[in-house]
Order: sequence, then structure tokens, then C-alpha cells
Amino acid sequence: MKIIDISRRLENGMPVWPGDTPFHYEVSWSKAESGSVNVGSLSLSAHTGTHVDAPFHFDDAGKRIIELDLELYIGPARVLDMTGKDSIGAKDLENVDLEGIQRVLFRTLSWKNDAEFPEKIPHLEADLGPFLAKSGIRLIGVDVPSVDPIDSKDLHAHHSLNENGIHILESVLLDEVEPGDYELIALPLPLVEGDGSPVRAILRPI
Ligand SMILES: N[C@@H](CC(=O)c1ccccc1NC=O)C(=O)O
Ligand SMILES: [Zn+2]
Ligand SMILES: [Zn+2]
Repeated sequence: MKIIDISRRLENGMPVWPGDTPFHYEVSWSKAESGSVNVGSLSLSAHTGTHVDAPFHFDDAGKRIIELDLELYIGPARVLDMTGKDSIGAKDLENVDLEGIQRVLFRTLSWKNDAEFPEKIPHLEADLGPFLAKSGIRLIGVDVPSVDPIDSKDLHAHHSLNENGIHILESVLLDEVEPGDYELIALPLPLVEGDGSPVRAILRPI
């Protein structure tokens, strides 16, 4: 069956959140040195590339990655067209059928140059968390690095989604994905203390 990879590639020099740990991979123990194998080592932020947030990211008392329910990250998801919007609120979903849907991915296509970190991104409005929770949504994915404005310090949307039981998947790549229904798989690593985790996110048409 067809797999659509919606994960951003992890490579040295890739753009990261301003001031955050750069992504770095190197072969730290080469085949020539070890006599048998190349062994790589990684240095990266928990919010590198396509990733999920744990509530601990913005709430000291919040759940860590290991505590998240994996069922959230596997199952039917609806990709919604949100192109051309500066922000996304309940008004943008009024005429969208979310019956029986637990996962939504917003396709804004606003991150145009993937070699650079975006300066301005569409953010989620205060009324979205309560609205989505009422519709039965448990996971929201965005094709930008945050659900809040990049310069936000209060992280209002993160908190509002969390208070409404909605989990967050960020920086998915939806450029080649038509709006519609898919099966999503985007599993976090078993990071015991993690505030976030990179994922390999894929969609399969259903
Ligand atoms: N909220 C963003 C990340 C974020 O805010 C951030 C990531 C790394 C270093 C600093 C950050 N925010 C600083 O205010 C995210 O969830 O990925
Ligand atoms: Zn994050
Ligand atoms: Zn976030």
C-alpha cells in the first residue's frame, strides 16, 4: 500500500528553532577505527523536525513523552485545507464535517522555503481548543514548527489545546498531500523524560 512520508528530513545544517540545539549527526566510531562497523552519534533538540510535544514542554507538571497514549498517534486523520490564513480559529472549521474524526492535520503550506526557519507562521486562536474538543478531536497536526506565533512566550494555543485534551504534532510536511482522509502513524520515541520527540510521520490513503 502507498505510504506518503510527511516527515522533514533530519540532516546537518537543517533549520532549527532560533537559539535551539543544532541537529548534528556524525560517524563517531568509523569502520576503519572499530574494525567492523560505522557507529553514528546524534545531537539534537527534542523539537527537531517533525515532532510531537509532551505537555511537560510548557507545563512543569505535565506529562512526559513516555506517558503519552500511543493510540493518539496511530489511526484515521483528516487533512484540512487551511491555505492563505494568518490564523486558524473555530470560524475556519464551522463548515467542516468532523463527525467521527479524532485527528486533524492543517495544511497551511505557509512554510515556503524549507532551508530556512520561518519567521512568521499561522497560529491557532483561543477558541480552537474548546471547539475541537467538543467535536471529539484528540490530536492536531500542523505543517509549521509551532501552534503559537514564533515569538510567543505565553504559548496560549499550546496551553489551550492541552487543557482541552488535544495533543500536538508539529512540522509535518503536507506539500504533496491532498486534503482528505488518511491513516496517520507518527510514533514518538520512548523518551522517559522527554518534553518532545521527533517522529517518523506517514500517511496512507484510506
Ligand atoms: N513551542 C515550540 C518550541 C519552542 O517554543 C522552543 C524550542 C526551542 C527553544 C526555545 C523555544 N521557545 C522559546 O521561547 C515547539 O513546540 O516546538
Ligand atoms: Zn514542539
Ligand atoms: Zn509546540
